Amino acid sequence: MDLVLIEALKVDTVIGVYDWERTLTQTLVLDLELATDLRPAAADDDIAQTLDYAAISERIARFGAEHSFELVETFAERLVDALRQEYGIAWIRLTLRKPGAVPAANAVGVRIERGERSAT
Ligand SMILES: Nc1nc2c(c(=O)[nH]1)N=C([C@H](O)[C@@H](O)CO)CN2
Repeated sequence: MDLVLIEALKVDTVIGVYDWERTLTQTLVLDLELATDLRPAAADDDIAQTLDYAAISERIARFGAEHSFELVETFAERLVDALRQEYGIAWIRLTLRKPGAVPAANAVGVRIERGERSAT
């Protein structure tokens, strides 16, 4: 299975369950693995035949600006839903970290995988 990678993408958003968190923007850090067949794009050297990691990174930044969830779970699930629908991605693994949320930890967060992994 081929993958397009986006690592340590910083996304600003309003997120959190506590009252003080509803009044400010925090930065989440995302790692994404996006399954796609890279061979057609490589054969034709054509960005239109692959997942454009720059365009997807911009879409994720817009998603963060447009939403204000309480839970990181909700952010992760809704984002992956949107990306799968808009880009027709068969399988995604998203790791989302919320640095600073637990001072004793480097980061806390969630990891989800959605869709079917192809054998190739
Ligand atoms: N499983 C989760 N636990 C917690 C979350 C969350 O989104 N998912 N959020 C919080 C608070 O918002 C915290 O991040 C503030 O520091 C607590 N636990």
